[in-house]
Amino acid sequence: QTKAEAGRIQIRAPLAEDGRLIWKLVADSGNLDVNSAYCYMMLCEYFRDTCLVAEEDGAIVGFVSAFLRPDRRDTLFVWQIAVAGAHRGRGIARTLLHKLVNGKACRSVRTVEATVSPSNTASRRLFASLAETLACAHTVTKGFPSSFFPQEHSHEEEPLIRVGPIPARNYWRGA
Ligand SMILES: CC(=O)NCC[C@H](N)C(=O)O
Repeated sequence: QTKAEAGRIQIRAPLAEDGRLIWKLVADSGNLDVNSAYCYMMLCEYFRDTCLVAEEDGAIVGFVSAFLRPDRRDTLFVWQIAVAGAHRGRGIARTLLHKLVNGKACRSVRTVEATVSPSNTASRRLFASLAETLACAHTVTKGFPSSFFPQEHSHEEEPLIRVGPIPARNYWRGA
């Protein structure tokens, strides 16, 4: 990734009015479950501290949604990571994920979880790389099997990926 390329991408917290553009980004991505535009507005409004958008020249080219598990505040569940097709391979997903995990909202986080289908190889690699960067384990367990999804709309299995426990030296170091 050249400096110029890196320079053009801006990362920011999302706003409710970004919801419809995020909805379009996910719909166009082709490898994620498209939630309602309303769902993306809700994420941008009520889960803003653990969501980020990546912009280039004013256009949204990437998005990550996540939340701190209500039952385990030391665990961040990453719901979706989406990058526009034309912008893949520039490290945008990695930048979004690392900025999120290193952000103030995640200072209590010791484990990062996500479900990623086997065909989403880029996302599988992304979480393996996060485990390497954070010098911690990376496990894959059952998650949501295909049988949990409606027969009318078959869906790949969604194995649960767990990165952690994050060693103390790699905890949040922000201001
Ligand atoms: C990390 C990630 O993008 N997971 C996707 C889960 C699921 N298939 C969805 O698209 O929400």
